[in-house]
Amino acid sequence: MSFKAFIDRTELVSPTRITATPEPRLPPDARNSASALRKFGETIYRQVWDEFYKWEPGYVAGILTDIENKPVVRVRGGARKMAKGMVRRLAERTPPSAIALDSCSPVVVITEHPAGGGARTTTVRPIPTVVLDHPHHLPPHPPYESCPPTNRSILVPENEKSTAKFLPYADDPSFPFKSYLKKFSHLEWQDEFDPDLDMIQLETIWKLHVIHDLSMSDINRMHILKPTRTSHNTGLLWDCMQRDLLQWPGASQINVKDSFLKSETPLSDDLHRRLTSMLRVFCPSLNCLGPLCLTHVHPYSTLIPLNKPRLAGASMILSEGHPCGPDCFRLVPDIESYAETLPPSSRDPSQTPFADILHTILGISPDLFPCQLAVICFKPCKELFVERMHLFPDNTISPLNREPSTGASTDGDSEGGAQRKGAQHKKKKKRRAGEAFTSDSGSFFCFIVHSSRLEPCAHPGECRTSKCQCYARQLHCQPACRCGISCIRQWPACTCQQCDNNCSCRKNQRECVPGLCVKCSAEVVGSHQKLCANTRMQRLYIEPMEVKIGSHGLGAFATHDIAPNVCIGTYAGHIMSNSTAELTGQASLDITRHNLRNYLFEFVHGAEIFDAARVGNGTRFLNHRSGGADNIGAKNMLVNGEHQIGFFALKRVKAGEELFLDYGENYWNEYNNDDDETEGEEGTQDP
Ligand SMILES: C[S@@+](CC[C@H](N)C(=O)[O-])C[C@H]1O[C@@H](n2cnc3c(N)ncnc32)[C@H](O)[C@@H]1O
Repeated sequence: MSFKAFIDRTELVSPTRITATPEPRLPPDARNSASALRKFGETIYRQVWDEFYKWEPGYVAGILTDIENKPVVRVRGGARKMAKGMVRRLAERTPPSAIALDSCSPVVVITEHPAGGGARTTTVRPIPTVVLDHPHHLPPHPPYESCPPTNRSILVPENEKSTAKFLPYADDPSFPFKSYLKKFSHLEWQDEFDPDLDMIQLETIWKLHVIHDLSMSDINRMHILKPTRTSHNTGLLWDCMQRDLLQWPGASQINVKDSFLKSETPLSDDLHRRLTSMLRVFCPSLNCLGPLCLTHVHPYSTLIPLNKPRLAGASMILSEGHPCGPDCFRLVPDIESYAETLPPSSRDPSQTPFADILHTILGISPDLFPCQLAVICFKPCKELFVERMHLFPDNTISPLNREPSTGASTDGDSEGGAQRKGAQHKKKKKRRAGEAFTSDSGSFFCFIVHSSRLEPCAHPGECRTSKCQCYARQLHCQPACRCGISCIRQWPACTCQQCDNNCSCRKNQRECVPGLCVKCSAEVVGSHQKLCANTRMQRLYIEPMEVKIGSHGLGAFATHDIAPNVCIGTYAGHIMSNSTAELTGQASLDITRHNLRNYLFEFVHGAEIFDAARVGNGTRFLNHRSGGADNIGAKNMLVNGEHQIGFFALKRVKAGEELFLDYGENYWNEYNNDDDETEGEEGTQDP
């Protein structure tokens, strides 16, 4: 055992803190002038730069001296002699039949360094040679790709499409590396990357943002540093979050690694920007409640738009609905007299933080009902109603903006909205459960949709005009659309209590929608028995399966009986969309043709490819059989606004049976896999 085999860059060799130079002050008018702002940024950048390079040479010299004084392994003649002697002594104690100790005998030398310093001890142990009687009974393990498990697919960003990350099979001359590299325009290892520079820039950003109160967009406007964030997973802040930072004592604030790196925190008193920045972090798909998800495209949105009210206060009072409690605004007989009892100061945003919160919320969502506002603001709704009336007096609500009938919310979740829409429903042909506008669920064999992710719509007004992208594309609205689940374009919920093959959602290759499919309790969490069977994919459920040597290399085997039609899981891997798939998919084919193992799953012909070569779950081990010998089928399912490939049992599968999928003809033709698809005998091994 030898220590210090590598240099730990996080180790503090010289913890001396450099005394910081006095901080320059931001000139009062600098925020309004691009050149003044840039000049100030350059001053801070220069200051940080100088501080860093005052410290860095000493730090590096410290490491070099450390290496020189404490070499990793020093083999001296004396130690070698001692080791030989120990081997001899050990051999004397061991029966010669077990160990043939000649000059070729393998030994392991263990050097122990006591933690508190002091003399090292060296032990030499022989490695016994075991002779196997029947080596031909132990065939080599079939080749396989190491693969970190994932239950969610990872979207390969557009900007990665033409970048080769590394050279696969670099030590194998038979790999066509020239043709492989030609498929990329950029080689990642040729990028100049200086972690010191990132450190300096990060510290500069920290100072500009935290000490001088400049926003990230102000910092980016200077154009002197790398962009702080260009998408949810690109930019300097993201890059720095992905690695351990150098422990530079001059930048101790950065070492705290707090929310500064994790999100672009806007100024604390700017609630509107803070809400926007929070929204950016969370995924727009309701299927995905984790921050910074890797599956969905994050629109790197600008500020949340501010909206005009469409609903007069009088309409709110007249709208149908139950009072939210004894203090509800609906129960106040004379609202004007009540308003006079309230202190005027609570209306001034510069006086109270509460007024600021209320004004920001009403700016974004002006027609939110007072009863809903009460939940957010912890105030009685009648008080909030009065505040809203002051902010948007009825005579200022333009008739053009106004809702045609009684009050309605643009958010689609108010009681008023539900009532009005109910009236409009009558004029429309009533849709039955499961009756689709168009076949937006697509199908695995009919290539209808061209992207696995349907973007949620977000626009003022109802989803009845081409302003709504769902309307324009003749698709149903998704649970994540801003119109809410009572929108007319939402998928009509199923009416079954236990979803089987007759479930209208399942028939249309959709999973049930929590909150919409109420009869089957799609939203229920907890006890396994009660869970809706048509929500397995959104719950990231994977049927337990054993991966072991199968009919062709490794295969997946059932660990217990599986009933017909049961969903056994979802295909997960890297998703390469459109043009990304074209190039990266072609490059993946070079690897596939070389190792004869193809993990590409085409979602829509020529549009999207799932590649489980480097990340995936047990379903990547499903081997191919066709003509009725397959027991698993693939279906393109719409799962909370996202198309996913689900696997379902085609027949009863017994515990211990290998799971087989029919890959389809294209798989073998297109990828020109040399192996034929003749069904091998179970248990036989693919060469
Ligand atoms: C999705 S992977 C299946 C898992 C793979 N057996 C492994 O060891 O990782 C697909 C690859 O398995 C092999 N394979 C699967 N079914 C096969 C079949 N019926 N005939 C020949 N090879 C097959 C081929 O190498 C194919 O490219």
